[in-house]
Amino acid sequence: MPAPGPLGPTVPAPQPLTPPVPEAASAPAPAPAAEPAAPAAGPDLRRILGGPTGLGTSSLSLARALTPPFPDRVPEADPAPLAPAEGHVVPGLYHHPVPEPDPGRVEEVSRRIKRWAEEEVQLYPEEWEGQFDGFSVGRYMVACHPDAPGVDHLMLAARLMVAENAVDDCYCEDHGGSPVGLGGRILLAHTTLDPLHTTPEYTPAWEESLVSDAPRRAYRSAMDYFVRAATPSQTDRYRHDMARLHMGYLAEAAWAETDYVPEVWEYLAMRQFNNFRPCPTITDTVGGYELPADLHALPKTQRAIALAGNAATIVNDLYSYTKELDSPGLHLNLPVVLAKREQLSERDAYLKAVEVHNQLMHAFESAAADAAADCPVPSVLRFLKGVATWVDGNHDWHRTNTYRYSLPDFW
Ligand SMILES: CC(C)=CCC/C(C)=C(\C)COP(=O)(O)OP(=O)(O)O
Ligand SMILES: [Mg+2]
Repeated sequence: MPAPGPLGPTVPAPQPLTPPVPEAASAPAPAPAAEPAAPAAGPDLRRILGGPTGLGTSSLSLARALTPPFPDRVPEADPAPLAPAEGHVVPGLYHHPVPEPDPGRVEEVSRRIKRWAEEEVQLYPEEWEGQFDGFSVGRYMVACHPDAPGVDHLMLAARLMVAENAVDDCYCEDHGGSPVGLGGRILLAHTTLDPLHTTPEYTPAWEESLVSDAPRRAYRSAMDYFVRAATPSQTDRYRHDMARLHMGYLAEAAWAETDYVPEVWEYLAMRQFNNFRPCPTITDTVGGYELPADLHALPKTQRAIALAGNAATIVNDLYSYTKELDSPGLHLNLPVVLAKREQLSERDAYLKAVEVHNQLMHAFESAAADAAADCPVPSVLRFLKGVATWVDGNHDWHRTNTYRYSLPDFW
């Protein structure tokens, strides 16, 4: 039962990060799940399908280059394998398949995140339950964080992921969102993460606002849990990444209000902020260790993080392309911007977006290898490996989430 707290009745009691589910003895890492064959690629795709070429490019796969000083996999709660998930890889997309996520963990995270959403933050009306289930956040987080010590750690990531999507859907997009007035709404929601420090006269009104809508209840609660598990510098890192994200939402909204179609580089700049970055950068908190702030701040670490976030976010543009074509108005994504700004057919623009993604992935892998070589301390190596694993898990979630995404008919 959540304990009443200083900010209202839904503040959960402090939770020690000890898993409530028993975890069985260590099991060997399963082989990556077989991916259903993608549709055959036409001649236009040969260059993309070729992958990285040239002297030394075989070492660019960070997934293979970094052998971490810790196990890749954690013990399984239930050895029964899940049926391999469905979904096609975008033809020509440079990616790394991931092992099938631990089914025991997926089930437990799915159960607990639904209870949190419904009972602790009253996230959605009954009619949105199917969409919540279809989002498959349990599978997503378990695939992205295989080194989490237990389910409590996975829940830190799962709550934030759900809250981030609730704010995006309800403030910005198709669940009541709008670009009009977004700046004010987002700033006030941001105070759930970065609290207002003000005079006693004005504090109660702010406190009431924190529970006044579902996105704010979700942000506030998810952040409460996170703050209790993270160090102050990890918390500050997360706040900074969320401020970046919110700035990206505002640029996207400003362009939507004036029907401005950005140049391709401008779009890529906006998407570097309206980006998955806050998810991979908590990999150390979810893994139960800390990348020290001064090592996180190193320019080479920062470059690797930015490229990882950008590659992961363009993956979203590719897999959500048909969903976004069907949404009202012009929804910007990389293929749409390329088509408009470079006068390409829809198909050629999509194929070029695949190529941009692949270049970002290769740039990430070489930036991460560079950062690792420059500062080969265990926390840096583990963090970079965690970011790379998150990128791979994110791709796998997009590929397998056929409830949410489908590929265009270009091949
Ligand atoms: C989880 C997180 C930090 C999300 C913030 C931004 C976001 C929702 C994305 C990067 C995903 O992009 P998009 O808004 O296009 O999502 P869908 O295509 O609707 O799944
Ligand atoms: Mg999208």
